[in-house]
Amino acid sequence: MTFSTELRKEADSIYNAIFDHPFVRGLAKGDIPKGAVEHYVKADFEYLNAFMHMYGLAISKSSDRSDMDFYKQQIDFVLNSEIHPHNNLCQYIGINYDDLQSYPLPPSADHYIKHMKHYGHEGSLGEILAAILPCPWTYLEIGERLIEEIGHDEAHPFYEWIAFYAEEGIRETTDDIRKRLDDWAEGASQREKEAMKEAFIKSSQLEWGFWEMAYNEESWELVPRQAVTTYE
Ligand SMILES: Cc1ncc(CN)c(N)n1
Repeated sequence: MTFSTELRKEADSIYNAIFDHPFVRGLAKGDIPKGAVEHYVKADFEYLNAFMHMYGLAISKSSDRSDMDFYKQQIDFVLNSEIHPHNNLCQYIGINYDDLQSYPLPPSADHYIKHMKHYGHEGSLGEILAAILPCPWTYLEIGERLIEEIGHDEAHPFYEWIAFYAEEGIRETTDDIRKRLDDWAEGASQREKEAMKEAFIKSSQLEWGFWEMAYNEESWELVPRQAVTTYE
């Protein structure tokens, strides 16, 4: 079994929790509270900026030009293509995409990007690959499942979003990052493999946390504690 297959198996319960998450189920049903969608787009715009920084950090740790070219192409993809699913969500809520940019990240999303950047600055290229892989992999699997569920129904309000992530290009990117991770793991020590596994599992969990953050419209505002029941 390849290292990435082993990691995916280990994270299976987290992936299943993502597929069952009410935001993801809402994408399938074509019905999500609009505030949650707005919250998602605001945070995801910033998340994808951080994700491009991760590719930049991967370039800084690469010595092979074809590797540098791969990460450069991924930046280009996020900049110029991954705006389409955001535009689909903006159409659904009737808000201009430009009005949802440059907002501070809510706590869970902030934690996710800082978790990735920790590996970006302190980790090896293998740890960077492990930390970024759940991003394309979870969305690919969501896309593939949802397109099966809704079929090629272009009238579905989230058809563009779903079709985008179910596309062959997303599988190619995921497989490419998996291959790079598997190659790296072959020469890695047990200790480094443990660090890669931790990076992957935590990123998978933080993917779930991102959906939860959006659905609950999580913010930094302090919520007063509920009155505590006292017993005599
Ligand atoms: C949080 C998150 N994770 C993954 C993806 C898919 N690139 C995304 N847009 N946002």
